[in-house]
Amino acid sequence: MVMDSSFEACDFVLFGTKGDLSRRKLLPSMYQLEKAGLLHAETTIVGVARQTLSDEEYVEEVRKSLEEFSGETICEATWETFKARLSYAQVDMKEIASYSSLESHVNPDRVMVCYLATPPSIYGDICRGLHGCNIIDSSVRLVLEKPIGHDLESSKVINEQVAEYFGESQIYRIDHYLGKETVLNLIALRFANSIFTTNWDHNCIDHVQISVAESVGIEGRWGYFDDAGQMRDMVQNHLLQILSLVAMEPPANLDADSIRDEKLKVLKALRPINATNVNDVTVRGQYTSGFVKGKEVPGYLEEDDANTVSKTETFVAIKAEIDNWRWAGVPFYLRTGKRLPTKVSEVVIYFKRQPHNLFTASFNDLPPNKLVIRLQPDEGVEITVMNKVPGLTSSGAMDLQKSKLNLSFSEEFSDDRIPDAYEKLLLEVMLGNQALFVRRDEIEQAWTWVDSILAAWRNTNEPPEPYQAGTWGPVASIGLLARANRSWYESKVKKKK
Ligand SMILES: NC(=O)C1=CN([C@@H]2O[C@H](COP(=O)(O)OP(=O)(O)OC[C@H]3O[C@@H](n4cnc5c(N)ncnc54)[C@H](OP(=O)(O)O)[C@@H]3O)[C@@H](O)[C@H]2O)C=CC1
Ligand SMILES: O=C1O[C@H](COP(=O)(O)O)[C@@H](O)[C@H](O)[C@H]1O
Repeated sequence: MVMDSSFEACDFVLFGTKGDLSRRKLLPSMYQLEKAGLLHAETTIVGVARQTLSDEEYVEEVRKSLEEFSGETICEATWETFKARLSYAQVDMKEIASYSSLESHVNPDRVMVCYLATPPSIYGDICRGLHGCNIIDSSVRLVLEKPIGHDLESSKVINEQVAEYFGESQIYRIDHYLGKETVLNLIALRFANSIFTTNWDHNCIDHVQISVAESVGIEGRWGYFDDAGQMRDMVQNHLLQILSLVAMEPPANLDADSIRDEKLKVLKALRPINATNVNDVTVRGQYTSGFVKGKEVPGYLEEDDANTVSKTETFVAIKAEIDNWRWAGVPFYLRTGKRLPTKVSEVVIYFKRQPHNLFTASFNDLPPNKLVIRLQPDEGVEITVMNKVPGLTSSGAMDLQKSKLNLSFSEEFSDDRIPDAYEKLLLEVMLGNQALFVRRDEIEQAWTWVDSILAAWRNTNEPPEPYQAGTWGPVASIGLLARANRSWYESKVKKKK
């Protein structure tokens, strides 16, 4: 494989290497990059945690993580190269003095990537520790996991702590949805195809739906989730990032700041939701017991470690409006929830109806075109069009039928494995490209919009509406669209063969 000149060797330092994210996602993703020949020959991987561990023991642990989470049989040749990169440094991340153990693992003449897969509450300590052992210079890159804060104020505190030691050009804030192939494809779809570029506004589009449905519950993470809720866990980051990519103006180029500037403008144009309109444009739900994929599951308040009075939402639906020239009068309906019937994420663009019906069918029988962008699973793009049914009729009338133009990634690109989002993001950090990472002002703007909704919900003091696990959320979510004679797109999940 020929490496680009920007493909430098680095010391990749993984803080929190024994944690869930590192074991389940980050180490397997680094291994996949190794397998694909996308790690520079001299790149090293330094695992950091507070336990005492020899390098050999660490290598054993990494092997176990790969066996458990890579989803495939380990390729021994790849493993031999990969394991030679690994070493372990013991650091108590709250103790400045203990950071000196890192010094022998990193080379000051090379790029150092510090990935903080730890609770955000210790990001400030880690930055101070790195500074204390004199390891920070302009070539150090810092990767921060979500959530950056719990609201605008706390996110500012974390961002300030980090900004004391790192410039914005060194900071890579992860939103793993930005590493998903199909989310990236939104940019290609919109700006590489003139049929979409010229029809992408209020003149042609009636409304947009963005659904991110999960069939899982809270997976033993009560402590974290009950404090966050679906709004902070999914809307503040993933859904607003998808919305920004769908709605943004064409960036001048694909540079990080050109894209991020345009996304920020969309976030700034979101119409505020507050006590005056929250009941009209939002729905909150919390799942009760039910059946998901034929299996009986407990309600949110019956999950392990649950308290029985929680008002935390596990489902959110919002009618969002973007107050700018392009999107005037075009609602963006957002919907996300846990314990829905299936895991599916999609963006559906509903185009406007034809102004006049030439055909025999009544006006309502001539449905508008729809563009369905399937983010996951069964990744692909589908357009519904009206088509003449071939053949002769005694009346001479033209019979129409709704048909689909369907691009399925698995059929079109059948030889290509779709990489995990983290593989893409880790590669981009090592390449030094910030385009797929979220800038501080974007995060803070997203919090501003979300905080106002959360405050309005708190004000009402009403509990979220119950919905049975295995259904598409509270009935009110259907009402949110029905009031405007619309309905949610019915996801059809293709069964795996
Ligand atoms: N897990 C996931 O799927 C996702 C996680 N995230 C984010 O990623 C980050 C990590 O999450 P996750 O892996 O689940 O969390 P875990 O609790 O599983 O792991 C965190 C790691 O940080 C270590 N740590 C905490 N405090 C210290 C300290 N003072 N000194 C040394 N090590 C310390 C812990 O060490 P020890 O084992 O010794 O306690 C642990 O290994 C969080 O910010 C989370 O919000 C984001 C999206 C998804
Ligand atoms: O960030 C998060 O995302 C996952 C969903 O991610 P996906 O890639 O599986 O769609 C969600 O389950 C989790 O609660 C949230 O923290």
